[in-house]
Amino acid sequence: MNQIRLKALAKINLGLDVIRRREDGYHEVKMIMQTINLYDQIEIKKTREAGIKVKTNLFYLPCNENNLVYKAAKLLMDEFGIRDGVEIDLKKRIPVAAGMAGGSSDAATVLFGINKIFGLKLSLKDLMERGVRIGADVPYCLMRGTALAEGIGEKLTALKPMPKCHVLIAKPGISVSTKFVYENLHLEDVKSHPDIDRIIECIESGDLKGAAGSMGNVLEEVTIPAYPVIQDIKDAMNRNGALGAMMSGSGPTVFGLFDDIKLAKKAYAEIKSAKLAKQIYLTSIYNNRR
Ligand SMILES: C[C@](O)(CO)[C@H](O)COP(=O)(O)OP(=O)(O)OC[C@H]1O[C@@H](n2ccc(N)nc2=O)[C@H](O)[C@@H]1O
Ligand SMILES: Nc1ncnc2c1ncn2[C@@H]1O[C@H](COP(=O)(O)OP(=O)(O)OP(=O)(O)O)[C@@H](O)[C@H]1O
Repeated sequence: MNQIRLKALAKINLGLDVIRRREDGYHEVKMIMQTINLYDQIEIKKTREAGIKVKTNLFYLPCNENNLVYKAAKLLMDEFGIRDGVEIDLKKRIPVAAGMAGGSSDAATVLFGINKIFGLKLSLKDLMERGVRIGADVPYCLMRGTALAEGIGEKLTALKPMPKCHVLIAKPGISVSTKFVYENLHLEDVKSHPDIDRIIECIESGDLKGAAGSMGNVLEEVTIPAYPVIQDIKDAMNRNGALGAMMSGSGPTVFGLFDDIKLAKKAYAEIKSAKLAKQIYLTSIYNNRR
């Protein structure tokens, strides 16, 4: 096999709780992860010439070792002493620095693709163990579907698939650094923690309304005061009949879950005409595992 084309899918967090800060600055979390049908397209080609070349449609993304696709390719190519080179073409659609694991999913996809085209025969578990060195969300992006994530996000338990629904994604025209948000989280001041076990119960019993109504994300307490437009977008979704609307990850993207496509389209139109978001997508839940 000389080349491969793959989709790198985005995630949302249906619940995100932070349990404690660790000595190394990372945080222990308890989150419900969900893959959605919004993706970057990645093409990987083997080349005779050694080295890793990265091309992307977004001029402001790095094409050197600072791109997570480069890091992922290098990690496996160094370990296995691969002498050929690769060309990676990355077409981004997932909003960047948005809380949707765009970079992590790209890295996961490249680990998966390099393993395939060079016949390295690594298992998904092997890839996950390597992936966490690139980012806490990478192991989950390898797994996909509905999952409970603990530890720093790498301890994964597969859950029953989240019931299907429409997912409205709206990212305001600001970028938020994940590091900034975790650093500014003061756990002692957190007003309310989401009930992650309750969300799991609802998902396991196929109760979409219950799951959507129980969603919560402690990181909102850092990101929303810094960027109040996030609350404006949540309000617009809720006014238009969302079963639940919440910030994904460290933000600033907001997603809303809808069982009625007409209401989702109405929310879309209102957010667009009020110019609350720079990127808006109407998409759906994705439940296939790798
Ligand atoms: C916010 C989430 O996206 C929710 O899924 C993740 O927790 C973040 O995952 P990620 O972006 O893959 O995280 P990394 O790239 O490993 O780390 C970025 C920064 O976030 C902070 N970080 C990340 C994960 C975690 N469990 N605790 C942390 O404190 C660290 O300061 C780190 O410097
Ligand atoms: N392939 C990539 N795609 C997007 N960003 C990348 C990539 N490689 C490196 N980066 C850098 O990483 C930063 C954050 O990227 P990303 O889009 O993954 O954040 P995120 O959506 O907040 O991720 P998470 O939900 O995991 O916190 C960007 O500012 C960008 O410069």
